[in-house]
This record gives sequence, structure tokens and C-alpha cells, in this order.
Amino acid sequence: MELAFIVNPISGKRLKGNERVARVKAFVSERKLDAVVWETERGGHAPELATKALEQGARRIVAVGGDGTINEVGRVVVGTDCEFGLVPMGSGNGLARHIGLPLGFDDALKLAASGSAIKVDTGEADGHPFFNVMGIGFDAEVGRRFNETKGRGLINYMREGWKAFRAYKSLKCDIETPDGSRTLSAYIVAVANSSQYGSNAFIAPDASMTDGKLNLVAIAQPHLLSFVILIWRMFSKKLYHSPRVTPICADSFTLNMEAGGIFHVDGEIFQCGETLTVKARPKSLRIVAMSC
Ligand SMILES: Nc1ncnc2c1ncn2[C@@H]1O[C@H](COP(=O)(O)OP(=O)(O)OP(=O)(O)O)[C@@H](O)[C@H]1O
Repeated sequence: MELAFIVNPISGKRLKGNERVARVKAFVSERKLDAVVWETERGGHAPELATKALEQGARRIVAVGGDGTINEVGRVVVGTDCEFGLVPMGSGNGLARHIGLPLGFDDALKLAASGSAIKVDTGEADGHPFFNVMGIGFDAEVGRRFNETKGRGLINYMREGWKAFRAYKSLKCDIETPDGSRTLSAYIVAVANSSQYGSNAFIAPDASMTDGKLNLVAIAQPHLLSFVILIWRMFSKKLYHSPRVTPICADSFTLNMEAGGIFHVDGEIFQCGETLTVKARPKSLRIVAMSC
């Protein structure tokens, strides 16, 4: 088997359910590809399907879904010789946008099936692989709330962000890198492999996926007006111009907090203790990309 497509039928807002799977199956049969098309039936199913595809000798696995699905498939493919293709069908599609993929279904499908792959860096937070962005603080709180709502898309994300803004207070974090350490009172500590969360909201505008490093971005607690300005800066790639923002580029970080809590990797939530270790895995993933 050359290719395996793993399709999440419920991610994002476009072509949901049977239609999405039917379109991928039609694509495969029209082109007589040596491929399987498997549909995820529940959360956590995609890694099982990706493992099965690897065992059956797939040379390329294509994830059709949002950043959560991409993470679930990518965490199986990372560190292997198998190539990884994406058909972005999520809410924000941060990774797909960073690597220059078309967002239209048919164009993305063609590229994922036949485009060439390049080796890129990935990240790992307490052993959990990530490809786009991980974070603690407000960042993780918004992810937690968003995952608990049924609605998807940027508007729902902004709505949960606003609710979290009113409830969340900053945390004290000691950040260690190979070059030294510093203690900050941070509202968000995000560590980015790619440049954006999704929907062209740039958390680390200078991030590269081939430099062997990750970009930590710490943001101090904003009041309402500066919160709005921070969002504007994010969408205009000017976040680093804010006096509330501290960017640090390194290949590894140890985050020491006063208490354990939650963190997210590509929007999926996990628990952590007082210490969280985040590190880059240089050139660990062969991904179909236009740029990186
Ligand atoms: N058949 C299914 N039913 C319910 N949940 C599923 C199913 N298949 C996959 N999932 C889960 O759906 C969740 C959301 O998927 P994904 O992140 O791809 O979409 P999204 O949240 O709409 O997009 P984004 O992450 O870009 O906002 C994942 O955690 C995945 O485990």
C-alpha cells in the first residue's frame, strides 16, 4: 500500500460527514491510487489507524482534518521514514497555513497525494509531540473551553477567548533555556514550531520549521484595551512590537510553575506538574509542504 488517507468526518465546518469521505474515495478510485481511505469514528481513533497504516507499509499517510487530527496522526508518523500529507479541514488550520498548503479541498488533496515532502522540525512537551504550537496559561484555558463547546470556527474561538479573558489570572513562570533562565509573570507562555495558531493569528511571526529551534513567546497580563491591541498585533504579524511580549528562541525550555495545571499541544489539553519540559526534535518529520 502506497498511501493511507485518515479522514476525520467532523472537524471544521466544510464538507462534513459522509460527503468528505466519499470525495476522498472518489479521488482515489478516479486516479487508481494504491491507497486506503479510513474514517475516524471517535477521538483517539486516528493514532490507531495511523499505526495500522504504518504496519501495512504505507509510504505516505495523509491526515484529512483539523490541527487535532493532524496531531493525532503526526505523533505516530514523527521519527519514521513515512511521509506525512495534510488536507486542512479544521477551524484555524495553523500548520497548513504556515507550510503554504492550499485550503481548498481538491487542491489540498492533490498536493497531499502527489506533492514532494521535506524534513521539518517538530516539538515535544512532556513527551507529547506537537507540530504547531503548545502553551500554558490563558492559551490552554481557551483551548480547554473551546474543546468543551460544540461550535467550531474562529467566531466560537473568539467567544471562548473572551469568556476566558474575564476569568483568567496570570501565572509566575521560571523559564530555563541552555543559555540561562528568567522569571516572568505571564498570562500566556506559548512555544511555537510554526508561526501561527491558525486563521492567520501569528504568535511567532519569525518561526521557522527548519532551524532546529522553537520560539517561546511569553505575554504579560493585559487589561482590556491592551488585550484588543495584542489581538490586532497578532493578526498583523507585529506581536513582538508589544512591550508586554518576551520572545525567546532556543532548542529546549524547562518551565517551572508554582503549581501544576493544564497545557495544550496543538489545541489538545493535558495535565502537567510544576515542571514542564519542551524541546525541539530537529528534522524529525517528512511533510508535504510548499514552504516552511
Ligand atoms: N468520528 C469522530 N467523532 C467525534 N470526534 C472525533 C471523531 N474523529 C475524530 N474526532 C476528534 O475530533 C477532535 C477535533 O478534531 P480536529 O482538531 O481535527 O478538528 P477541529 O477542532 O474542528 O479543528 P481545529 O483543531 O483546527 O480547530 C479531535 O480531538 C479528534 O480526536
